[in-house]
Amino acid sequence: MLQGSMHINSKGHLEIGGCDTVKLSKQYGTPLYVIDEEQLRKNCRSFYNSFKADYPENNVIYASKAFMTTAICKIIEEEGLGLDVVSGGELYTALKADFPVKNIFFHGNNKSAEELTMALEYGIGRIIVDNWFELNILNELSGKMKKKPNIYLRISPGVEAHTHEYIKTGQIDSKFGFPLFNGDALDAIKYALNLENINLIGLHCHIGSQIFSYKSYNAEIEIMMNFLKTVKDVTSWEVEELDLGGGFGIAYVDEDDPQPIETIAKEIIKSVKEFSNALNLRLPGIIVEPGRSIIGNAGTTLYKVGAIKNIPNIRKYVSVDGGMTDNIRTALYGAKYSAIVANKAKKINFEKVSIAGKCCESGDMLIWDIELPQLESGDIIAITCTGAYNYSMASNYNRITRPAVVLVQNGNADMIVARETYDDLIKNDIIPDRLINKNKKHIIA
Ligand SMILES: Cc1ncc(COP(=O)(O)O)c(C=O)c1O
Ligand SMILES: N[C@@H](CCCC[NH3+])C(=O)O
Repeated sequence: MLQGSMHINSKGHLEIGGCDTVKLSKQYGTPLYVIDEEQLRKNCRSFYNSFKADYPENNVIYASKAFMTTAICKIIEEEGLGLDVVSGGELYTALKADFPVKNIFFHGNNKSAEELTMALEYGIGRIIVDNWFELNILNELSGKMKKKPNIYLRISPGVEAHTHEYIKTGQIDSKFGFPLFNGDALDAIKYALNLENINLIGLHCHIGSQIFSYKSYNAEIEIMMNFLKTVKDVTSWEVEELDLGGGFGIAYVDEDDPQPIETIAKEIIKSVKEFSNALNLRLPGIIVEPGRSIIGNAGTTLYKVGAIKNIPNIRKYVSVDGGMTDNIRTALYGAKYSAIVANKAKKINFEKVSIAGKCCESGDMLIWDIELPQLESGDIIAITCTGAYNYSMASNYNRITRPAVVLVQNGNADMIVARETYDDLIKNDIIPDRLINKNKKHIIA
């Protein structure tokens, strides 16, 4: 499945952003994450324009957990999006990239006092308070630091969405947010409105990820808007901002058929307006937090084929030089991916193979059962749609180094993350003195 700026050049090689991926693999080595800048910016603009049309405030917040580096923060800023962070590390990355602090939203179900202090110190835009514990320590810390942060409360609305389906009440059993069903959410709002050192301006909810249809969002909106009515009746308080979270799905394989963001946005905006009118509520600013749908289809991973094992009538395993360390989604969620043989992008001779990783783990698979042109050792496989939750979920299992990341556009490639080295792997290791034999020579200097 060709994505974004991909095309097949006269050599029959896959090109992304005007760069020959076979050349990229030689220049930067494999595995290699390739980010198509044009596609990334296009995705940002689709969201920006879809939601900007109706509301003046900065309201599309990129969920940086999907993929974050300092260079990506720069692009997100240039495209006018805000940034959602969920840890001190993500916040630090944003700050190091000089991301406008007012457009940073801080999520997470167990933010530490240190992380909250950091958020207060830099005056970030919104803190999304997840639970009673956080509400109390944030109020206390804000008082001590003489700050008054703008906050949302995260509500657990009782809707869980899986791609195009949703289940009401399915997510009551969740570690995130104040539950609606038992009155906790309403109690938390009453309590927060009386706290001196915080400024409650909105509510947040998030119903899942890889959602294909606006219908799931409509279920979320219906519940939240009815809740806003109850809140207004009981407290007279009305939200200024309603954050509906992220979760917008993308097509990893041909069968995936998500609705375009323009359609989903139109429906979301329409639905919030209709409920506001019908329930006589102030129209809230709508915030969304897309992650996967901003970066997912802008990413491709290049791998080199090594060992090939054919088990006649059973399966042909084609092993590549990466695996679950750079893409854990197949092993973790049974995720499905498409692939193109970068150096034989035009060839036919298709056969069914399974793409395996190099970790010492049978579940270390990237793609089960895919038809690809006949593969030989040395071929370059491009797995598409790896921009989201690949690099950000990468690990050093088996002490495998994390790949480099290059950003491509108009025939240029810029490295935005260097490949890890073996020295990176041991840089935090410490051998206690008592284990060092001073008379023994080092094998590696
Ligand atoms: C609170 C919150 N916001 C936004 C996102 C981004 O989700 P996605 O990448 O599916 O758009 C997530 C992840 O599911 C999330 O937990
Ligand atoms: N990490 C998940 C999605 C979780 C999103 C964060 N709440 C994925 O790879 O699909």
